[in-house]
Amino acid sequence: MSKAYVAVDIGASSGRLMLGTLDGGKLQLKEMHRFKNGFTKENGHDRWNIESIMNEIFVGLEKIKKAGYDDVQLGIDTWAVDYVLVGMDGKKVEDPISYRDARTKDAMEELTSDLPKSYIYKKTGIQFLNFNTLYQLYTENREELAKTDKIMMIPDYIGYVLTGNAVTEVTNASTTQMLNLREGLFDNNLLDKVHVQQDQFPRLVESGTILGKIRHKWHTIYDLPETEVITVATHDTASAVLGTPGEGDHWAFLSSGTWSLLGTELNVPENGELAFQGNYTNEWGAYGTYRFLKNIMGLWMVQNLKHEFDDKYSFSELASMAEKVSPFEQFINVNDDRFANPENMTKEIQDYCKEHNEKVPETPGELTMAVYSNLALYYANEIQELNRILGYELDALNIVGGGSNVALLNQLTSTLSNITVYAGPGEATAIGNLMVQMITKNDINNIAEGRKVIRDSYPVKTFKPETNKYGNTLHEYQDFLNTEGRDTVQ
Ligand SMILES: Nc1ncnc2c1ncn2[C@@H]1O[C@H](COP(=O)(O)OP(=O)(O)OP(=O)(O)O)[C@@H](O)[C@H]1O
Ligand SMILES: C[C@H](O)[C@H](O)[C@@H](O)C(=O)CO
Ligand SMILES: [Mg+2]
Repeated sequence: MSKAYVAVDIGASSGRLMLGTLDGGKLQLKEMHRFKNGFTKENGHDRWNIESIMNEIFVGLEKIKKAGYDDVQLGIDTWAVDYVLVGMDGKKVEDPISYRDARTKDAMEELTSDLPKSYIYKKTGIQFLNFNTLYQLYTENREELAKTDKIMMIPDYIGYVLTGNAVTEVTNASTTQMLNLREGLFDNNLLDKVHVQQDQFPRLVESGTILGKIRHKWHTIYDLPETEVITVATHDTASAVLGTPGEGDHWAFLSSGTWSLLGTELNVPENGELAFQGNYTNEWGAYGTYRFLKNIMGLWMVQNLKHEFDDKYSFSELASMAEKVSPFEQFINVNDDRFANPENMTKEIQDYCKEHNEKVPETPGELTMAVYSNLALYYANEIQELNRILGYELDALNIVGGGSNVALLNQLTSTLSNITVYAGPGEATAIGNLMVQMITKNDINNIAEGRKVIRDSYPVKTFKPETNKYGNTLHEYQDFLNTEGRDTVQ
């Protein structure tokens, strides 16, 4: 069998093991296993079931072995900011708490009451999200934390369980808002603030580091292929950016999934005053790049609506229903914290509209279109913000991830932003994960060559702005956002 690579890509809503092989300069991708992900209430907090995730990974690897692949490379990427506390016995202390848990509700304001946001931003260049690792650690019990041997980010913990080796990979480490941009290390003042020692994080490594082979003990329990784990760009968005074809000279990306991560790839960080006021982030990318982006609420809102409709409709059916509804029937600030983890998203959206004297969406199509059209407006507003902060015009938007399947959203975004949208690949995250593995094993020379492979393997769908459509809607929305209080740093 040709050399096979496996991307373990675990998002907040679903995980998958994707098999990748190179064949004549083209990437062949095969989904070998997919599973649902999500958090549940356990011991008073919203937690991820990390043991269930580990089991799904082993099940996926057994399927790969059964398919005839007995010697593979493997890379792991997951959502950001969350971590596992590992005790002196080398075992997890508890199931990891989700970033959507209510425990950090006031933590950021408390921590920054005597450590100014401007100081933290200058040091880290990271956006202020109240669930960043810095604020999560701030809420931890100090005595418990003092008894913790290691704090491992989720993908690093998975690699540790598989191989016994622990590292902290920098793309995900940067999302903690504790990594010092200039020093390239965890910032001592920020560590002190949350009573964590430098050595409580495993050593920092760049993506492309060989982590090691899966431990023998797992081969005695599961029928696994011989597997070497490579530490890829372990923050899923970092992998998504690497899996972006990069159409356009000054291209932007929109990693569209549970979150909408809108930004551009820079070679030097941009943590000046405009970026700070705009609450933009400099998450570290692979190969010395920076992901200058903003978190936008994303299709999390549609995921909740789908569940609240008892999963009667698929995502594509909801998109088709939305097609039958006029856009922009109501303005919603999709980045309002109230949508971060509401009891019921349908009610939250309807209450918001009642409170703001906006038309109340009722049907699944109306609710889905309300989310899509306000996401598109928010994207368009932020693309203008990006142009202003960067001082040049972005000329193309590469939309990747599950959301790139939504033609309606792609078209609304193109027209409102007056920018050409290149949609796909939907599995850009897994593809970016595979790219780092293939570069590390010298099957691909560098990411520029990797993006050519992606363009040759996954033709994108192009959406051009429709002229003279929706008139002044974006300006009216921006006025609305101004009255609402934009997502800026106070
Ligand atoms: N065919 C489709 N039609 C409409 N929407 C779709 C379709 N496929 C995916 N989606 C949207 O994409 C979202 C999932 O995107 P994606 O698979 O990138 O997320 P994920 O990787 O599971 O999670 P994360 O964003 O945390 O990585 C779904 O919530 C849904 O809204
Ligand atoms: C919590 C983070 O902002 C989130 O994980 C985001 O970075 C992301 O990667 C979504 O897939
Ligand atoms: Mg994903």
